[in-house]
Amino acid sequence: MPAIIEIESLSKQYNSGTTALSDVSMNIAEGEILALLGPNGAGKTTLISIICGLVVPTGGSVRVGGHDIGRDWRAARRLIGLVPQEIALEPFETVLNTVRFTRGLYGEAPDDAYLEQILRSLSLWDKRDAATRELSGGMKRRVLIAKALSHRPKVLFLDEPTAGVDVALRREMWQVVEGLRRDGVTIILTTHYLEEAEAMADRIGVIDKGRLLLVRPTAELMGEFGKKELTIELSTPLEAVPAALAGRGLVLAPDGLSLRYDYDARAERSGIARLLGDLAAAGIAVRDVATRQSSLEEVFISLLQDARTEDAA
Ligand SMILES: Nc1ncnc2c1ncn2[C@@H]1O[C@H](COP(=O)(O)OP(=O)(O)OP(=O)(O)O)[C@@H](O)[C@H]1O
Repeated sequence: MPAIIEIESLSKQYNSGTTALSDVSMNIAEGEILALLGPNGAGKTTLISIICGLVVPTGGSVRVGGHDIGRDWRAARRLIGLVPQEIALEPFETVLNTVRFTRGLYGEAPDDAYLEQILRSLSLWDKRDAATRELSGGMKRRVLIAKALSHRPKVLFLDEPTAGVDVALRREMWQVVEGLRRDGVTIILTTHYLEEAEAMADRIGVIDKGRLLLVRPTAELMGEFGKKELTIELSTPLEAVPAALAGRGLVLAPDGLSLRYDYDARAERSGIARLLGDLAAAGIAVRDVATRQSSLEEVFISLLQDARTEDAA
């Protein structure tokens, strides 16, 4: 797939002196869904804002569909739709008029057939004559998406599409994104949630303190960080891991009272049932078991450590 967005050595230092981005480079392929993951203040919104022409970079370049966002911003901007974090809608205007108005702002000729298609695909057609203030939070977010799609952009930016929404709405948003993917829209979304990035994205980019730590296919990244840890508490302490269980990757705690077993949470078979069976067969009594999955915090810490090690090398 050809790259629809090309980012080269992008930097941004705000007048306050804050370096929000430093030397970010990456390509985004047409039709791809990319999630930008990072803690508060990492630089995600700054990156999106630069690509959308809302913030001027202090260094580097961005091309959208081959158009430089500095020299040729009008052509670049036409290819982009942006769904902002904050919901800001004209409360007394109807859904259809709101979307019509946005299309007009882009200088596009009226095309109600296309707007009907968008509103239907976002399950908003039945609400087309409702004032936006009468809509639920989830519907309002979908109106923002309809507005962003009104001029047929090739690339859609979703800035924290599920910030502050409940679990049901979050899943609804995931389905909307899946529908847009089927229509071939390239999507770049920002999120704080590893789970959300995993559910929607083909690739995940991790940003921290303005630096792009990595961009990797989601399945690959989750395979590496989706590890789970099983702790098996024993009734009586062991001197060593029994020979019958050697080679299974079990680690005995220094006090001999628990065994740790790391496994891949995504694998079809975790091997836990067999392991517990083998422990019983070896005459080892188990008092309790507990599992935990690596959290986003740990993923970041481990990525940061890797990045620092590379810097030092
Ligand atoms: N207009 C601005 N002027 C000065 N500093 C800014 C401005 N906008 C953002 N920053 C700073 O730049 C850094 C990156 O902010 P940015 O909003 O891009 O992060 P983010 O990853 O989107 O964070 P969040 O997840 O909280 O939305 C932060 O330190 C922020 O305080």
